[in-house]
Amino acid sequence: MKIFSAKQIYEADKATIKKNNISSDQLMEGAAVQLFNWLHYRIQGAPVKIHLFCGIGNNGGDGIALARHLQDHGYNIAVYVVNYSKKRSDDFLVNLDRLKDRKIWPEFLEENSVLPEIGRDDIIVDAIFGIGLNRTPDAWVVHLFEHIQKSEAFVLSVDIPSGLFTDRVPEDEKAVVKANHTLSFQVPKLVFFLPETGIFTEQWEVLDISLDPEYLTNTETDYELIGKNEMLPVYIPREKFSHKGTHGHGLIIGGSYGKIGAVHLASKACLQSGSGLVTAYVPKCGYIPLQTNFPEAMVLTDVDENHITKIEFDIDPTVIGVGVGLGKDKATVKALEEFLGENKKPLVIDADALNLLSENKDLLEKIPAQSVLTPHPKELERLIGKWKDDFDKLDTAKKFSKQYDCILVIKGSHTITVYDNKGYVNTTGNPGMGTGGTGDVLTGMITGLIAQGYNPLNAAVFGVYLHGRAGDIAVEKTGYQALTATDVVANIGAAFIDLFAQPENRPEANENERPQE
Ligand SMILES: NC(=O)C1=CN([C@@H]2O[C@H](COP(=O)(O)OP(=O)(O)OC[C@H]3O[C@@H](n4cnc5c(N)ncnc54)[C@H](O)[C@@H]3O)[C@@H](O)[C@H]2O)[C@@H](O)CC1
Ligand SMILES: [K+]
Repeated sequence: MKIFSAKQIYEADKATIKKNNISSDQLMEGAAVQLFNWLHYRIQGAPVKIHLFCGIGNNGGDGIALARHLQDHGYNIAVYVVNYSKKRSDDFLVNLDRLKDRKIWPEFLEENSVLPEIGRDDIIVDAIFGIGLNRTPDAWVVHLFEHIQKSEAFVLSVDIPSGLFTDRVPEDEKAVVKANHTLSFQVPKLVFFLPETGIFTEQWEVLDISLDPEYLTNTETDYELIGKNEMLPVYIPREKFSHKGTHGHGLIIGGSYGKIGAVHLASKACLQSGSGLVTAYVPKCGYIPLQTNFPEAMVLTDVDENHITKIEFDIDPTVIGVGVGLGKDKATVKALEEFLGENKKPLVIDADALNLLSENKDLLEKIPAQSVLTPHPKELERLIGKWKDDFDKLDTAKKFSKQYDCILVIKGSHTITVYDNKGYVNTTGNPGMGTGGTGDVLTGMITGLIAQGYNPLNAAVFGVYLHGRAGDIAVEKTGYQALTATDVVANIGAAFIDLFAQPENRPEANENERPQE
């Protein structure tokens, strides 16, 4: 699913209005009907009090139009206009009149207004600011946000939590409404997925408001949300007459005394992701554990017992995953430096190998084009330098990726893979995966995918998706606390199978119908 910028969403609105020959008011009405259906389906006419806080722009217009539908269906509502500006939008005014026609008089909130009482079992609809926010809200509006927060009532934000910008991080956390649920029109917003801005909504959902499909299809976006639908076309089916020789050979280089497990996890993940063969290149101390516990792997050893000191092999791998469990021994760093300076094979680079690149940027010029780098936040900082905020991080990462022609996998709650000016935002994975070894598994999986013929970008994006999905399937049995990297490896197969599973029959499938009169 594409992630559009605010500018593009406004363009999509315009394109829809023009093409369907409708008014902007009709578009707003369609959006309000979707909002109503969503709420009505869930609360089913219950007499719960619904407080609608509406701004004076189109986000407020959505809230006012929703209030009318709620009133028509007998809901217990209170409507407030948050009067933060004199510049009311036309569609807001049209809807305000329609409300007044029904004899509903909203309460106008100004700087010194007494704020309404809100019970903790009430529902709040936050339609104060939408994507049109262009500066931090005034202090009294922020005070209202805090009042909403203190009530502990359920907060449903329309389109975006009010106070959240679409393209920068808010200066003050208090100047943003914290939503329990956000109903985003047509498309998700990038801010839902970044650590500094994703915290303002617990859940988000897209409401289809029938924006022009042609505009949505033909417009390129800087970011894409990656789920099953995006990954199915990437999947390469197995051919009947293929064999281990055609599925590639992944080589995993890594390990040091006490960290052989990292290589075990990565090479097993490489094989389970579909590589025809896997070889592990480890110090001598890794030989027996690997051969004993992982018979499918071939093992090559360094001359040294405990560390890698020279990277030399006489096999011809398709791709090399390097760095897991490597350590920082001087001899290892030197061996790695020599290896990276000479190697021509496609690379997946992780952990200590990334740190070496950070300290020795010349080597970055030497790695093959489209090498995949998989840093966690600290490793990323060492690699690309400090960033001001999440948006700056993405911009800096894009520049870095361009400068060195490499694919950057920025690991996090929503891992974002960056390449060629574009970001691919992952949707799978869970907090149980924040445990030792899951990063090694990811390195192995991406290596395994490249081995069997995925191009490095597809391998990175697909690998991240499958890795998270394997973790999601595993956590259903283990729970968050007990999940281990081994469980993730064990469920890679299930993650592949899940790609082709039919979606469950959810009753919500009908939720987008028009309201019953
Ligand atoms: N245009 C359309 O056809 C549709 C728009 N929709 C809604 O329209 C919203 C965007 O509406 P708007 O562009 O009117 O903008 P908003 O409703 O987000 O903001 C209202 C206006 O307030 C002003 N403003 C911004 N920051 C301010 C601040 N800190 N203090 C005081 N005033 C400030 C701006 O001039 C802005 O236009 C979307 O988020 C969505 O909810 C939906 O109705 C779907 C259709
Ligand atoms: K809002």
